[in-house]
Amino acid sequence: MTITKKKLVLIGNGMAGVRAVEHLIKLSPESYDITIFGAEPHPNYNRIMLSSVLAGGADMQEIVINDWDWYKENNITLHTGHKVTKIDTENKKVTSHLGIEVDYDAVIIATGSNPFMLPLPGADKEGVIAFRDINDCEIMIDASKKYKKAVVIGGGLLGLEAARGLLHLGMEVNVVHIFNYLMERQLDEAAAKMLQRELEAQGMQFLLQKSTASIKGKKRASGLVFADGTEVDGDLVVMAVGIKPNIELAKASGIEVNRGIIVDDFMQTSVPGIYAVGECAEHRGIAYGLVAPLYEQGAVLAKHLVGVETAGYQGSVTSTKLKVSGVDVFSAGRFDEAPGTRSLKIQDDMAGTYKKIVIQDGKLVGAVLFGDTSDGSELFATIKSGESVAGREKEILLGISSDLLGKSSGGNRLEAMADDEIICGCNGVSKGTIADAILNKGCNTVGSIKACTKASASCGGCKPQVEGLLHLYAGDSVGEAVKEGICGCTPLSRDEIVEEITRMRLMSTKEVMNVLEWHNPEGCSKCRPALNYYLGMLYPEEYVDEKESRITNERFHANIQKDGTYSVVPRIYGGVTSPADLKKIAEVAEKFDVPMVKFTGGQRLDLLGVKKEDLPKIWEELDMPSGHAYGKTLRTVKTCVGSTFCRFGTQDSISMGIQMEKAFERLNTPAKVKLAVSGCPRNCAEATIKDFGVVAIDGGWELHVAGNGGVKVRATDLLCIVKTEDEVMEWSSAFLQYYRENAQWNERTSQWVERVGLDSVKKALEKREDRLALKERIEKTLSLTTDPWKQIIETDDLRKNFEQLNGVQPVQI
Ligand SMILES: Cc1cc2nc3c(=O)[nH]c(=O)nc-3n(C[C@H](O)[C@H](O)[C@H](O)COP(=O)(O)OP(=O)(O)OC[C@H]3O[C@@H](n4cnc5c(N)ncnc54)[C@H](O)[C@@H]3O)c2cc1C
Ligand SMILES: NC(=O)c1ccc[n+]([C@@H]2O[C@H](COP(=O)([O-])OP(=O)(O)OC[C@H]3O[C@@H](n4cnc5c(N)ncnc54)[C@H](O)[C@@H]3O)[C@@H](O)[C@H]2O)c1
Ligand code: SF4
Ligand code: FES
Repeated sequence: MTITKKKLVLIGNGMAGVRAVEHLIKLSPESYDITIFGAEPHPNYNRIMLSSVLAGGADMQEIVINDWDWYKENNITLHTGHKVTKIDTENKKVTSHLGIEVDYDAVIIATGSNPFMLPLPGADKEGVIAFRDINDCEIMIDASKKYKKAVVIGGGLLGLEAARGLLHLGMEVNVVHIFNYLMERQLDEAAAKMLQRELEAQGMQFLLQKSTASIKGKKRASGLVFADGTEVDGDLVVMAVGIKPNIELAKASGIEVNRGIIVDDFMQTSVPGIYAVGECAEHRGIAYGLVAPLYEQGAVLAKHLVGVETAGYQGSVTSTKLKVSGVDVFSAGRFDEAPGTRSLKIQDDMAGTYKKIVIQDGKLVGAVLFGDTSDGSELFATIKSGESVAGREKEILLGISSDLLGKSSGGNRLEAMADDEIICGCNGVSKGTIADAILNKGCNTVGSIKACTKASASCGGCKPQVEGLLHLYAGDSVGEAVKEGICGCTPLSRDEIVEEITRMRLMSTKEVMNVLEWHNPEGCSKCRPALNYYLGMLYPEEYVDEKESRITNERFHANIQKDGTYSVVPRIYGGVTSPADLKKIAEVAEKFDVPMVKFTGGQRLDLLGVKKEDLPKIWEELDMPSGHAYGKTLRTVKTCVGSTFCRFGTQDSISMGIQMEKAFERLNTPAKVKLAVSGCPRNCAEATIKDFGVVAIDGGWELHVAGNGGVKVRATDLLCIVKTEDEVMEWSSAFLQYYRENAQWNERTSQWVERVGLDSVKKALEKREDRLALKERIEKTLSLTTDPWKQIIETDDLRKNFEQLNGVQPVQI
């Protein structure tokens, strides 16, 4: 007898909802046919980590929690970019704004929150944004490239994390706060003042007790005007003044709402079969704005939906940690000194630390830490346990951290903890899961535990406890464990891996992972492409490139744009084109309705907004080589006009550049590589911010290396001066091959040279015989490359494969 599965619809592809679905699948994978609608165009990602993306601590790829494959593997129908506009509770159907209609037996509403936007005159101007999603993050990164001054309204957790990110992006940042001290919802005045001093030392500026009256500027914001008549300038205004639960859909569907969607202990709304979790839900009068309680809600809901007994959700005590590097701030529970409470504090202005605990009825009910937050998770656990601390208050104030790490003779709380107690609130990881990773899965570093369980992957607040568990279960082998591998799947470094691959002649990524005992047998998005690169670099002739181990753009041979379309950049050697090629590009753009044709910074033409299915046809009609604008390869060789036309030119920069581009095109490199050639020291091709820059001087060429014009601008170092074009080719070949053979995957030349030192690179290249040997190796590799577009068009199987790939949703972020 076939059992018909019930239909579950999740509205909101965010952290809380998907987490509930993850639990549900683990408990009973066969119970429901699941459909998920997400208004954002991305798979489920870690919103928390947007602060780290902005501050340069993570990239967009790293913040994906469940990639597209996860949905497929779990037979989940996913509609991204679809906002649900209606729940027909009578006929049990939901409808998206793009007209998709799905029947349901149960619905989970997990629509999160909307940022609160102050209704100020001028709030609709360009440059006024919130900080909530990937799009906001991208707007900030873009703005930082064009504008200098930013103003953040709101000195809470979000505002300060946004401000730190903007500082990192090189902007001047003023934080406007309405209260007389920062983070008043999490800190007392003493801790807040210490925090302010620390942030000021990092370059942040504060305008406290300021009420914004309007946003000035014409079309774009140019600053704020305050109620007291004063003003501040800023071309970017970020509002971070709190959030409001997103209840519109529930309200319009006749579900009972207050501030949030009202739910009972099983996350059930007022309408049978409809549940709510996450920031949109209001439980016992509270709508939470942090992940830990939302994950607890998700676990309860999953159990309830599959009929596993649960006591229901009882509400949560929350803790927060500001994610600003160089500043340690922690707050938990009721930190204010309300009537009936007593507080104990220690403040050390020399050391810059502050600790306060709040006691009520003999129990710890709140804590604030500044400067040293290593006791945070232990204090939080004590608050949550509700245990009596009578008589131990001073001990807790003074010396709790040694107990935490299991180093003292006193009682070890970690040891006593139950296996199902949560250690990492951000990711809902229990003590038992971490213990299992250490004892049974060979994890012996915090990094490998992070990769295996996700514990400590977000705010990092639980790291001391994870370390404590490592000490507890891994004992003596932890000393060894301090060394971090290339990713959490292995404790081995890049050099050790390359050495072992060579020594044992390992020939595939699978073999490397097996023989070198990867913790995670499938590898991860960091190690798989890295191994693929190292193997290709070591065995250019024998190794067959593993397409599936490549990053998405490289698999599609085109850059994926934010709306899911692609960009096509044909190669234009040295930036020199012809009327015939220009006509061809124009005709193709017209024929395929390409919405935008744009000059790139690398002197070529970019066809933007190309549909996936048109890619092979466009490549075919263009009949030009791929510009490799998408890969970890040689990108462009930018040239100036040079001696052919320019009256200052001392050498023919164009032909030198074309010669280099023709020599190195299609070269796989650890990270993207950009070259430039200028015809005289005026350096119009900006060669001194390139990975390899050539600048003509009287009677020769200066060769510059390791420049970068991206987020972290770095001027090149002078490698040497040579006389002839042949010498330019010899040195550039040797430098690029030496970089290929020695850098870590995804390490730009600028980072690599900073790490290993210019002198070591110069030394490796100083002998001609070594340079010629490197040149021979790079030429061998280059002789084996083919143009990927041509290869796909001309090989039926590849074209077919490619067309099948078209059905696969790529990771867009
Ligand atoms: C920059 C930043 C840093 C943060 N840092 C921390 C931190 O360090 N620690 C912490 O605990 N919390 C942090 N938070 C808060 C945390 O991210 C949120 O509490 C959490 O993401 C809420 O999860 P959720 O699933 O309820 O909502 P969301 O993650 O917002 O997901 C809701 C999703 O539903 C979609 N949606 C809405 N309406 C519809 C509709 N009608 N149809 C389809 N889809 C819809 C939305 O587009 C969204 O993608 C941070 C938040 C931000 C913005
Ligand atoms: N590290 C973390 O845990 C973290 C980081 C970022 C965001 N979050 C969460 O995201 C949500 C949003 O964060 P948030 O900081 O926007 O919310 P919040 O409510 O915690 O703080 C908003 C701050 O803005 C101030 N404010 C209000 N009106 C103002 C005005 N007109 N001018 C100047 N200041 C004003 C308030 O005094 C308050 O301190 C919260 O739920 C927060 O917990 C958490
Ligand atoms: S770098 Fe020198 S040669 Fe090249 S365009 Fe500028 S001025 Fe002319
Ligand atoms: S508690 Fe935030 S990462 Fe673990």
